Amino acid sequence: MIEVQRLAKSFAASGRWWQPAARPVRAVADIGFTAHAGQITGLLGANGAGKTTTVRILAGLVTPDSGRLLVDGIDVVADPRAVLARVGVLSDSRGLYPRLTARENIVYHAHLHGMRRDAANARAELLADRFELTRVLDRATAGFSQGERMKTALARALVHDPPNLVLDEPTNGLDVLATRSLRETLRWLRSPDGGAKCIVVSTHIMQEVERLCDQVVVVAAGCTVASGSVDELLRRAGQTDFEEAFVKLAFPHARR
Ligand SMILES: Nc1ncnc2c1ncn2[C@@H]1O[C@H](COP(=O)(O)OP(=O)(O)OP(=O)(O)O)[C@@H](O)[C@H]1O
Repeated sequence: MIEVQRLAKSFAASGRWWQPAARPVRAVADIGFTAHAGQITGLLGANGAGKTTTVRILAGLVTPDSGRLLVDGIDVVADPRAVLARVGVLSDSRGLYPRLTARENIVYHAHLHGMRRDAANARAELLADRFELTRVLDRATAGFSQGERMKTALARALVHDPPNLVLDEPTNGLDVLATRSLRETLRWLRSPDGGAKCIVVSTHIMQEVERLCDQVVVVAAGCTVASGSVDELLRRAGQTDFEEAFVKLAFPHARR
């Protein structure tokens, strides 16, 4: 379970050296939600809403200015290593080492989590089999397609079998078949057979949320503005179309 309470983060805005210092950028102002095990929670927001910053905080890559983040009851500030052991992260950039093979990328990550070589190799092969990666497991990732890159990054994120999984814009650059295959994989990971994982997905794609998410957290200008199931959000916005509901909830003053 991931609990986020009143999270805030600003960045120093850097301009040209001769210009007066600009005001800091408030990427996240007040984000809060609870994501449960065995559920897929969507962080839905427009460009610049603060999704990636929130995911980077969940991944331990960015320290929040204020607020609390608990993973399975453990505070990320009090025990960041224990939290990282319980979270797998798939970033938007994927972040694979191009000269390493898919196997080496996965096994290297396993070592960072303290896994022994034989256990890491066995896990890499199991995940490669599950994600249909076996054919390319021993190829350098440099020439990989977007789909192969995403699957390798997902296998790497899952190598230590974390109970929580955080994915930033996972379908970016994927074609329709790769997107469907990723959806299937996430549904399996949510199921008891796949470990009933707590999955958080950041996205700006409405159909993805409608098809996949049990719970949606609508984010606008760095704040949580609404949360609930797709049906609850439709009811709350008084709409039958989810895109209309999103615009109404995220931008209540926008002209439609
Ligand atoms: N390192 C940084 N330095 C300065 N500003 C930043 C930094 N990271 C994010 N921001 C700013 O914070 C705001 C939120 O950015 P963020 O990437 O979290 O949004 P997002 O919802 O993921 O957007 P997108 O869907 O376009 O990726 C933006 O205005 C962005 O310019």
